[in-house]
Amino acid sequence: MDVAVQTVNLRKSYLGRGGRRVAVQGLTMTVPAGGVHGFLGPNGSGKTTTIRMLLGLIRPDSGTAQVFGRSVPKELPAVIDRVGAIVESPKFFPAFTGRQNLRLLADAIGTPRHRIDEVLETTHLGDRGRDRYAGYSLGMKQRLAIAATLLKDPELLIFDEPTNGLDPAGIREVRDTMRSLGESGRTVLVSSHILAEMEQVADTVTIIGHGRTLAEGAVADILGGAGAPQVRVTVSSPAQAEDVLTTAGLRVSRDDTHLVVSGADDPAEITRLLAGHALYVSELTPIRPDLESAFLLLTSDEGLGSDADRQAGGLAAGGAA
Ligand SMILES: Nc1ncnc2c1ncn2[C@@H]1O[C@H](COP(=O)(O)OP(=O)(O)OP(=O)(O)O)[C@@H](O)[C@H]1O
Repeated sequence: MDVAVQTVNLRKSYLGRGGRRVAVQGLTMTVPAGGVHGFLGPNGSGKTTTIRMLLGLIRPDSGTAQVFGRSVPKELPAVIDRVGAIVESPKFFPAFTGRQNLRLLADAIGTPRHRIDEVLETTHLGDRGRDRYAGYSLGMKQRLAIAATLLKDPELLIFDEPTNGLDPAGIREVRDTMRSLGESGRTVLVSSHILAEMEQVADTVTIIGHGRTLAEGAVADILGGAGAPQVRVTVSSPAQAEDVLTTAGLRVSRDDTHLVVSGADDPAEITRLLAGHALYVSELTPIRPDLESAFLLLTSDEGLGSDADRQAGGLAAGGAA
């Protein structure tokens, strides 16, 4: 496997009023080259700090980080042209069109102007490039920021919470853009605290909590480890059905209207068992494990972000941040 980004035991602390505070403690992460890699964790878990270390903006206390096999920050100049990043909201001129803003940037970094049309197309802004930036929706503004990072045609894109503050339509636009960038063979490393969002876009993920790696790998494998499959069952006599299924060795929880059954390899087994006792199922729905349940399982013994961040909201399961 080709590796785009690798960190081993990365650690970073900040000196604050209350003394030294560890933001990232022993973070080990492997980002395969090609595709979208979600970097997931609640607010305050150390995502931005890690990304800033990868980009040479701050120095780690200890541990190592490599981008395309080169040590960061020491050898970053050798690979920085292959990397594009959005860490904070980039500044554009509101009175200029999207295209004019990109032209300024292209000239500043010596990129040929034909790239402007290409990056506008890639970010689906082709027909809006001649509109003023001030009139763009938040999603379009974020896509213009992505377009700007693409000007120099980087192989690795690093986006820190690119959908923060966007409405659902904006989130979808940015997500689709990341997906197509990943499919084009680039590596997209994207941080998020919104699990549902990453589930739809990421090929692989690293999940962190409290500055530490909790899980890493293909999304499908992480979901596969998120506990036994469950099935929601609606049946005429839930109490009786619960007895039958529990006696058969299945784990059952019950609320007013339905049962949640774990441990059945084949959902048809549930129908068969109940029908054998003249109990007829009106609904049988597999409950798909999602990244949120995987995360909750991983963090059940852990705090999430910092205490203050936890009070402020922590991890979101879905929707706009
Ligand atoms: N410059 C700084 N000085 C002091 N503490 C900091 C600094 N930057 C971050 N921290 C602290 O380090 C911890 C990790 O913060 P970081 O911003 O890396 O997390 P994050 O996962 O990106 O969170 P968010 O999703 O809220 O951006 C937090 O407790 C934060 O308050």
